[in-house]
Amino acid sequence: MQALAIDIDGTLTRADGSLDPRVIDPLRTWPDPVVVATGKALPYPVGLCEFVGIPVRIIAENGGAVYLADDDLLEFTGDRERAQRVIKRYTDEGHSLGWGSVDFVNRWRETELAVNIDQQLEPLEEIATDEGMRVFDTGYAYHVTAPTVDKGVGLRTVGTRLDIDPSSFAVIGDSENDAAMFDLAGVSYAVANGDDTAKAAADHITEATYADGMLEALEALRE
Ligand SMILES: O=C(O)COP(=O)(O)O
Ligand SMILES: [Mg+2]
Repeated sequence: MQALAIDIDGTLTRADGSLDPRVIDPLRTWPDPVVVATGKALPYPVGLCEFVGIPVRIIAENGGAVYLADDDLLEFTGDRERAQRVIKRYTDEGHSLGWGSVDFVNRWRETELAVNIDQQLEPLEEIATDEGMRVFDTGYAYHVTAPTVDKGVGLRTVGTRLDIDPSSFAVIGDSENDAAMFDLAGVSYAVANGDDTAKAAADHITEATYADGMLEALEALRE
């Protein structure tokens, strides 16, 4: 079998965003390294790995943060200042990040910023482009991210440190922020609930959605 790089939201979860407990044992028993690759801020996937009971191997913030606990690697890239400039212009125009007064989505973010998908995307994209940044729509948030950063860049960093070529990874995900990993992977699966970009970039599209799709992909990888 192969090393895994696996997305969280939309892939390890149910449709309501909660973790599907059926993914826990398969991740714990997977015989090759498992890397959790997410747009979320670093503390979330660290907690996930610890509570699931797998080694803490993480690509977070869409590749802006890479953390391999056993290999003493914690690396940040991206451009937080430029992301902040985008958000300041966006809020100066009267828009909001959309997380309310306590913003735990961005509180521990080091390299980018995320806006609630219930906020206006078009003005955010216009400002981001003008500032030389890009916006990932993950279906869960709009991420203002440096164009030099994506989960594929993160996978290269992880692969170098673990001495596993990215083309030796199997990758499973659901959204446009996973496509750069799909392009590098040996084999890639978009779950059936995935967006058009993910489905176009993936080698395979599962029949099942969300965690059922992830479990289906793992079954196919075991064959
Ligand atoms: O945080 C998000 O917006 C999505 O996170 P994901 O990359 O784990 O799907
Ligand atoms: Mg996702």
